[in-house]
This record gives sequence, C-alpha cells and structure tokens, in this order.
Amino acid sequence: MNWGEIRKAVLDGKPVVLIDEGREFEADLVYPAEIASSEVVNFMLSAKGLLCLTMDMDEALERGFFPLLSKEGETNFLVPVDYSETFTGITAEERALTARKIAEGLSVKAFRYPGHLHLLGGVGLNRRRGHTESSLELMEFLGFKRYALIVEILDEEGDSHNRDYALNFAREHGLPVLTTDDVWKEFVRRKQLIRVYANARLPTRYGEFRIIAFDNELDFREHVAIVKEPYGEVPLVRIHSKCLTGDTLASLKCDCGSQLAHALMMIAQEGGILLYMDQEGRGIGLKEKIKAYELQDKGLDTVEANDALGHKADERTYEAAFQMLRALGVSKVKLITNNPAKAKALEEFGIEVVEIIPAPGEVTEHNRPYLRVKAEKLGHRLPFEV
Ligand SMILES: Nc1nc2c(ncn2[C@@H]2O[C@H](COP(=O)(O)OP(=O)(O)OP(=O)(O)O)[C@@H](O)[C@H]2O)c(=O)[nH]1
Ligand SMILES: [Mg+2]
Ligand SMILES: [Mg+2]
Ligand SMILES: [Zn+2]
Repeated sequence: MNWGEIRKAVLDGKPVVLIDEGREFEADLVYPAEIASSEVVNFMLSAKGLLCLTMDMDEALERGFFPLLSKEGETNFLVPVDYSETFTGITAEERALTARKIAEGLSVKAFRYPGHLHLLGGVGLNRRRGHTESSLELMEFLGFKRYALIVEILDEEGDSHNRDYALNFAREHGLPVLTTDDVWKEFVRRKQLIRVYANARLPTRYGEFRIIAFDNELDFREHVAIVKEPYGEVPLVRIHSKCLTGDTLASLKCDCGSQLAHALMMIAQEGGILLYMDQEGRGIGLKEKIKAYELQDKGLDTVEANDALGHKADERTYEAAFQMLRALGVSKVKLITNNPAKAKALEEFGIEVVEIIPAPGEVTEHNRPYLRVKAEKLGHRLPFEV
C-alpha cells in the first residue's frame, strides 16, 4: 500500500498496524487523534494494550502538560488527562473526545488530571526509534496533525510480542500494516537532517582536496567528506567506514588502510568524494572491535567474534551517507566498493549506482584469513585472489 491508500483506509476508520521489527517486535494500532471517533477508540481498546495519545514532547511541555520522570531512552509518559467537559472520561466516546481536544491544540487548562487518556511525548525519530516517535511521523506522512492514538496488540495469552498474531489481526480486520523501519526510511527520505557546516582546503600526500564537515541531526556522529572538484554529474564515490587501526595505525590485520589510500589516489586523479564515516568496527565501536580482536586472537573469525559479543556481523547503516550525498547535490554515483550492501543501501534511498568499481586493498599474511571470511560470509566481491 502507498501513503495515499493507507490514508484512505484510515479515513475509513481503519487504524494502521505498526510493527516494531527488530526493536521490541511489538505491534501497535495507530490512528490520528484529530479524527478519533467513539467506534475507532472502542475497536482500539479491543487490542487490549494501553491506549495512549502521542504528541511532540516540546509542544506538550509548551502547552503545560506534566512530564513524568523517565530514564533516558525510555517511554516518555506525561500525566494522563480527561477533557474538562467529560463525565468520568473513561468511555470510548469520552476518550475519543479528549483525544480530539488535545489535537485541537488546547492548553492543559482545558483538561482535568490525572485522567483516563495516557499521554506520551515524542522526542523525534532521529533521537528515539520507538512507537511514539514513529506514530507522529506516520501521522505527518498521511497528512494528519502530529497527534496519534496508539495501543499495543496483545495476543490470546496477553503477550505483546507476537508478530504473527498481529498480522492475523490486521488481515481479519482489513487494516494496513507498516513497520517502524518503513517509517524510518520514509523519514530519512523526507527530512534532510544533515547540512554542510564547514568546507576547507585540505592538501594531502595524494593531492589537493577539500574537507567538508556537517551539522548532523540524523545520527549525531562526526562523518566528513573529502572532496576533489570538479566531480561532475556522476562522481566517483567511496564510502569508507572508520578503522583507527587500519587507517591511522597502519595495521595489517585488515585491508582498510590500503583501500583508503587507493580510493584517495583515484579520487585525487579523477575528482570525486570520499565519505569518511564514523562507523568504527563495522558500527560496533572501537572498544568492541578490540574486544572482537581479542576473540580473534583466540581463533574466532571476524563474524564469529562479533556474534560472540552479541553484535550483528555488520551493524552499519547508510542513511547518513545518503543524506551527506544529498547535501552535496549528488544523486548518481560510481561507487568504489567490494561490498554490495553499500550499493543496495544507497539505491534504497533513490541514489542511482551507475557503476561499481572494485576497491583493491593490499593482501598480507595477516589479513588473508580476514578477507576470506568477508568474501565467504559477508558477500564481499574481492577483485583479487585470497
Ligand atoms: N567488528 C569488526 N570490524 C572490523 C574488523 N576489521 C575491520 N573492521 C571494520 O570494518 C570496517 C571496514 O569498512 P569499509 O572498508 O568501509 O567497508 P567494507 O565492508 O570493507 O566494504 P568495502 O571496503 O567498501 O568493500 C571498518 O569500520 C573497520 O573498522 C573486525 O575484525 N571486526
Ligand atoms: Mg511500544
Ligand atoms: Mg573494506
Ligand atoms: Zn580495518
């Protein structure tokens, strides 16, 4: 279903089933508060979770609603309310009325508290990837105000983490289904949160570049671009993940340092862009990478070591790389990589990968087993024998 079709279903009284795949595996029903009706609220209550109204936290505070203490990253509840002209506030009809009144933008003075409609404050999908934040973006994508009613779907046993039950529930009632990942991807496409902050000359051994730093409200990390102009309509692009040991300390355990040098040389000659991504250790961070090295010293390979530490083999994502390219006005690339996942990720966001150019790295006695594992387990296409 596209956004227009989902909007139609919603206007028809069908809440969206929003599945939190990968995070909590929870499914919530989500519905625009501004058009909440007695019927829809009554139906949502049949899902058995906690019916809440979500709104942007900043706005909730401005309007005088009271936040409850919550730990960093946890659900941000506010004191529940009833619209002042309700009787008890508990009925489906009265909760729907309270929801619509909140969506009208009335201040806290128009409500009694504590009441029967729980409130959740969203802190922005870039800061927290929960149902609360996702529901608010979803409202916006569907053309509604940023207030949603949400409720978890519990199964026969009362469990909230039953994906099949939720899908069945959706089918039975003809409800649209989305994942929080769908919402996140659309968010990344629609909202440009990375902007050029500084652009300076950077002469190097490989040639004369410019280095570009960004204001990054998407993942808040310090990625940079090293650019050689002119780079034309379809620039040569290398997305290089940080490797302190390989890039800076000349480690021979991996091929990163030599790949970086090679890419910079190519870009110096032809023009292009190197995105230097703050994604140390395939996204697990330096400390964890060194822990993984410790396990590799004991005989595990790079994938097994990540696994033993409870990490995915590769935890990188490329939303930031995509938005950096967009900030630089690039929509088509010739990508220097052996890793098909990078090309696939860019294409998902609408960047056209016109050509994939192999990224040769130096093979040493120390990195040969590592490169073999990357080819065998991580799908890398190596332009040389290992
Ligand atoms: N977790 C973990 N990360 C590693 C290990 N060895 C190298 N890395 C990291 O792997 C990443 C390699 O980045 P890239 O060279 O950009 O990516 P790639 O997947 O090799 O893909 P291409 O080089 O483009 O073919 C860097 O972040 C390194 O820090 C290891 O043994 N364990
Ligand atoms: Mg939840
Ligand atoms: Mg590499
Ligand atoms: Zn490396």
